[in-house]
Amino acid sequence: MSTLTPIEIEQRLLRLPEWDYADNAIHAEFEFENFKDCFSAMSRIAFECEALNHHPEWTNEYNVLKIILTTHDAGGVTDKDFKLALAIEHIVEEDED
Ligand SMILES: C[C@H](O)[C@H](O)[C@H]1CNC2=NC(N)=NC(=O)C2=N1
Repeated sequence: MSTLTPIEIEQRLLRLPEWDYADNAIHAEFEFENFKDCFSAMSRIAFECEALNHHPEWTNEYNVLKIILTTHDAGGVTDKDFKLALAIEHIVEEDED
């Protein structure tokens, strides 16, 4: 899978306002009510990662989850990263309801 150009990345990011592009990856930070809600979302995201065979670099500090997505095999951002970012958005949005 080939990497996307910065223009293509910025275009795709218009649909993902929580995410931004830096250091050859897309980044997002999500704040939850508490640790439990954050970890619960991480658990559901983990199953999505396995289904897509695409895994983030992520950190959790109490109720905050920071996610970095890039495609190691391609050496940059690809559609795989956006596919997972979209799935993450849906999971996080479910929590907000
Ligand atoms: C061998 C290869 O690294 C793996 O098949 C998959 C696993 N998950 C992955 N996740 C991410 N973010 N990038 C990859 O290139 C990637 N590759």
